[in-house]
Amino acid sequence: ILNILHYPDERLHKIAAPVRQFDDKLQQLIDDMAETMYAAPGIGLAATQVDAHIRLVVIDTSEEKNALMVLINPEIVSAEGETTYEEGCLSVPGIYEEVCRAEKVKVKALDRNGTPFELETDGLLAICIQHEIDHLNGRVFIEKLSRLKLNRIIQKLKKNQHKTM
Ligand SMILES: O=C(O)C[C@@H](Cc1ccccc1)[C@H](O)SCc1ccccc1
Ligand SMILES: [Zn+2]
Repeated sequence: ILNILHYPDERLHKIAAPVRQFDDKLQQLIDDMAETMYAAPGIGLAATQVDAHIRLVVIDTSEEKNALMVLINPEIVSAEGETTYEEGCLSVPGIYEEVCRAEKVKVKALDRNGTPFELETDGLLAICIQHEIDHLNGRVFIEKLSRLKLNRIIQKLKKNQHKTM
């Protein structure tokens, strides 16, 4: 199980670098991230959140938790529509806020063997993919909110810091 960085940790703002080497180290990180995500529990996890600044995301929105998706160097090639969802984030425990995102996305990525694939989706999976790619670009969902809301959240997080979340 890997340690998940908690906001406001400056490392959450680092921009992740493209993956170039498909070696055993990468495979181990993918397995460790999947284990960490399932244990959280969560439906997505970006490498940035475990202080590994490479463009790698794991996602599993299945009910049975047996459909792990690995997206390496993911790119949104097209997006359409608008949808809002009350999002949470494993790096911002206990905070849930309405966020507006594209409803449908077409994503290009490499799988864990480096094979390119394309995915067109909507619903929770589309929201999760956008949320995770934001992490790779150093963006945390609460920073999309107004300054007033963000400041209130930071105060709340500071108060909760002593409590084991
Ligand atoms: O921090 C993360 O990236 C994990 C996020 C992924 C996510 C956030 C908002 C909407 C969709 C996905 C979540 O904390 S995983 C927890 C969760 C579980 C079910 C539905 C929404 C969030
Ligand atoms: Zn998150």
